[in-house]
Amino acid sequence: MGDILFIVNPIAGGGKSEEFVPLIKESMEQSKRKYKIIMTREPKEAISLASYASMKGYETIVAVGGDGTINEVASGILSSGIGTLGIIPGGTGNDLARTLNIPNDPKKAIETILKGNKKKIDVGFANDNMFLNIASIGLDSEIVKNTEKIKSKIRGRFAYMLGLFNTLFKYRNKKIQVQLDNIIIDEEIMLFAVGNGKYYGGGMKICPMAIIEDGYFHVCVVKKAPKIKLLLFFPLIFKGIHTKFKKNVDVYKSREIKVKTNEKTYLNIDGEIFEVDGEAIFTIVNRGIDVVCE
Ligand SMILES: Nc1ncnc2c1ncn2[C@@H]1O[C@H](COP(=O)(O)OP(=O)(O)OP(=O)(O)O)[C@@H](O)[C@H]1O
Repeated sequence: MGDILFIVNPIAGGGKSEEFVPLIKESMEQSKRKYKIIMTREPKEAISLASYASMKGYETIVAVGGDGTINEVASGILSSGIGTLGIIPGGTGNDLARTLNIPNDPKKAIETILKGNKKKIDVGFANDNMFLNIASIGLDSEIVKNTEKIKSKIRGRFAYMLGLFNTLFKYRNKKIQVQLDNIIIDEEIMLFAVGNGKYYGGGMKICPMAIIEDGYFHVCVVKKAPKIKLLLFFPLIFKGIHTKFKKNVDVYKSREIKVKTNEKTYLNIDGEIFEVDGEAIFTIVNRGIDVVCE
């Protein structure tokens, strides 16, 4: 059995991940497996740490954090081409772990790592940026972008509420042209989500039909609608039943996706915001990375 490296993001989940360190040490000492724990010191460091570790021969590299940390560790593993991704959910949202049924309880998540059952999952790319969970354009990415700005002035949950209502009030629908494998969409949209995983935003089941190893993106398009209707609609997304409202929501599956917009817009990739000027291209690598799962 190979060595395990735990990469801990001490700020993920508001410090939750760091609190798991004593438990990880205790469980690993009992297991007699060889391991090491490293804390990240800055954003993106997990990429180089994971890449170095996989070249050094660590069999499993565990992201202890949220979806951002998982994305970085997976990028590092993919850049060197060897190694298995492990996950101990320690972030705020933990949405990829939810899709993969990885236990939220850290003790159980460590047991899962030690059992070592592996599964290959798909890897998505949006304009060359890797993602394992969801990429999206529209209302949600603008909420994330605006909340980032607000968070620099106001702390806590109030910042998120302010970000949500402020954006919803100002938001203008986006005109986009989308080319899927066998259909073209030309539409004013509220939201366009490309799912490898099912959930984002801390449990919103935006792409309920997504299967993380099927080689397809599952797309959810929320079409232009009155804002009051969207507010009523919002709770349905947590259950994934918004897709039943065919008048407002369309779903598709596709291996490749090209999105054109007439204006500069934001792309949300596993919770991180990028600017898109004109075009976003989404491609998928079927079963491109090994992950330790239940
Ligand atoms: N030592 C560090 N100091 C500051 N930021 C860090 C550090 N290490 C990693 N980061 C950054 O922290 C960000 C947030 O991490 P992550 O997404 O894992 O947690 P989260 O936002 O609490 O969880 P989730 O995405 O599941 O809601 C990432 O963008 C990552 O680059």
